[in-house]
Amino acid sequence: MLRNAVVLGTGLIGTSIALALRENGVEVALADPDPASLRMAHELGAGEVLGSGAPTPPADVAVIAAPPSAVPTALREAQGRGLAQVYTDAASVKDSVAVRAEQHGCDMSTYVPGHPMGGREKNGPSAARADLFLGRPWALCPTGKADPGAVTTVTELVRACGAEPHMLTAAAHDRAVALVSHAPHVVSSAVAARMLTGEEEALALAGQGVRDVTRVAGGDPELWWEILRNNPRPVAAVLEETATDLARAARALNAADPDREAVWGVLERGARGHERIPGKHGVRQEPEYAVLPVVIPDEPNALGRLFAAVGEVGVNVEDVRIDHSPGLPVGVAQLWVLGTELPRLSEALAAHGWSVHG
Ligand SMILES: NC(=O)C1=CN([C@@H]2O[C@H](COP(=O)(O)OP(=O)(O)OC[C@H]3O[C@@H](n4cnc5c(N)ncnc54)[C@H](O)[C@@H]3O)[C@@H](O)[C@H]2O)C=CC1
Ligand SMILES: O=C(O)C(=O)Cc1ccc(O)cc1
Repeated sequence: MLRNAVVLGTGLIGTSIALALRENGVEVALADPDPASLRMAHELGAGEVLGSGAPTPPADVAVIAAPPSAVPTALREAQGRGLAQVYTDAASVKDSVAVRAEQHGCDMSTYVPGHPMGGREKNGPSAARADLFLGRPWALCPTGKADPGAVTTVTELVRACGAEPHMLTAAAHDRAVALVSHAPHVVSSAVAARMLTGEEEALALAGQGVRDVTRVAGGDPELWWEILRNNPRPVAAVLEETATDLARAARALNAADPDREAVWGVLERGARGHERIPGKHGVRQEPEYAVLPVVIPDEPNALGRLFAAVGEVGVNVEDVRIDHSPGLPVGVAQLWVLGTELPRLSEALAAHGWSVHG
């Protein structure tokens, strides 16, 4: 059983790991070169600031959740300070990070490269969630030099975050994520980039489909450039094959008599490819959230009154979005709550006079 951990890098991933570990009773110490990120992670309950208490013996495990290029130096420094007995990282690319770690003189016997396959298109600790990795795969790519005990400890860390460990080599990992994460990100960005050319009235018709296809394009371009430049060939191979499909479909549609087979082939293979993606048949154990829209009058402290009413009911609001058209006397607050809690909250708010729509 893990007793304590150090998390270096308190952005989206580091803070989410820390929150998940804390929920499992693991003591967590946090560090980040950005004081604002560190303070927010601490205030969110992700752990104590590293070095703020009495000196402690090495933790069971340290997780480096920094951008890929920062991992080798951060690992060498952490090992030099003896922060933990075992080390892992969360970088989205594995081969180049592990190779550079070895070149930097890191101790490869205590280091098990890792990559949680849960994330969001927002970065920083404010987007962190304790359940980000629930039921998700988490790649572990131990090099031949890793101690078996280190692999066991990092496997425990993955399970403590509610994720499923998948063992594979760093090279196999990089090819796999080129297909299921890195190339899809670029394709999503390319589709989203088209929106820059659309008129306002075209964008006003956007439905859920285009939102689904472009969601990940909202990710941090700086981080994604780092990811892509560290996995260039495997990503390029997938992008070239995708581009061939797109070019074939465009050519066929441009023909005087559009070629059904050429277009249909992409659609039909797409439908079969979609079926092969695991998790869409209920494998994911992520809690089911439901959205409760509540109409809020445009007047001082309307939101304050709404949240006070929600607080009295005792339902935890997981997320909130406020849609408000300037000039309209009302707006809509969308409250994300556990699906099982929705009827109770809806009834109680309606009884308090709120206009609920769920
Ligand atoms: N964003 C996502 O959805 C996912 C990201 N990852 C990987 O996780 C890592 C972290 O990404 P995010 O949390 O999304 O980024 P983020 O931008 O939210 O957080 C990164 C944090 O690392 C800190 N940092 C920079 N240099 C550092 C150093 N030398 N030592 C310690 N901390 C340092 C930054 O100040 C920042 O707070 C990256 O390697 C990324 O590839 C993995 C899975 C999903
Ligand atoms: O937003 C999502 O759904 C993701 O899948 C995010 C993600 C981004 C980067 C990774 O290395 C892994 C996962």
